[in-house]
Amino acid sequence: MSRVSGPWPPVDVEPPAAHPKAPAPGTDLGVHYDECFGCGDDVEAGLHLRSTVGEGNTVHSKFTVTPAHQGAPGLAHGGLLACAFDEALGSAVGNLLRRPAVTGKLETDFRRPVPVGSTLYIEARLDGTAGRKIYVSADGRLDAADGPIAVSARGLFVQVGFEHFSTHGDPQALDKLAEANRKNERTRGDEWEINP
Ligand SMILES: CCCCC/C=C\C/C=C\C/C=C\C/C=C\CCCC(=O)SCCNC(=O)CCNC(=O)[C@H](O)C(C)(C)COP(=O)(O)OP(=O)(O)OC[C@H]1O[C@@H](n2cnc3c(N)ncnc32)[C@H](O)[C@@H]1OP(=O)(O)O
Repeated sequence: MSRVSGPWPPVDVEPPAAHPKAPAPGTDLGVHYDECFGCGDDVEAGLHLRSTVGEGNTVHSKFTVTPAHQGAPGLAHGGLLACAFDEALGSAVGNLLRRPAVTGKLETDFRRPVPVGSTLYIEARLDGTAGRKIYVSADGRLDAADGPIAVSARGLFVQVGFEHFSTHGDPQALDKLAEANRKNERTRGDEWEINP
């Protein structure tokens, strides 16, 4: 079976246009939700991904593999690596485009084993948009920003209305998140993020 699964993006796209209020390159993006498995501080065994805006429609994320993330002894579980890429790609979509969106499709290419104790340096980039469809891709390098690529991913995010989260999720938790965002210096005024 070929490693390459067709052209990317798979459809004609518009070039990505960052939102005028997108955070500038160098901005530390912090945690988007304390209970998020990908980045939240309240999830002890979570991935604790940390992300910063890069140049040219990219987000740079770091994720250190701990014993809580093992599949085989001493090695990261592939599903958790996929989770790290979901988070990194979602962060690029949410922060650079500022459009509420969910993952529709996520493809991962595991090229090298990722040992416990190693850090993945993930660069996620916006590849283009087609209506509600947002195409993104990422590479994760081992232990340095210029290390060997261990995992690559590409994904389709689909823009949704805020009712997606209030209808299918936990409206009380959304209210709490809105309150926390109002108190956060960086996200204050970003009512779009969670308030329908
Ligand atoms: C998640 C937080 C975002 C909240 C925003 C707030 C703040 C943002 C700020 C920062 C965010 C920072 C970090 C974010 C971190 C992590 C992100 C994690 C994201 C996730 O982990 S999120 C959970 C997993 N995710 C789901 O839980 C989705 C379940 N699912 C659905 O809810 C529906 O399935 C939906 C909505 C996807 C589509 O449903 P729908 O009815 O609205 O639209 P429809 O089906 O018509 O699709 C429209 C067009 O997309 C094409 N399309 C759809 N799916 C496709 C596929 N798989 N392959 C190829 N094409 C596909 C169709 O073919 C059509 O294309 P066309 O228009 O050309 O016909």
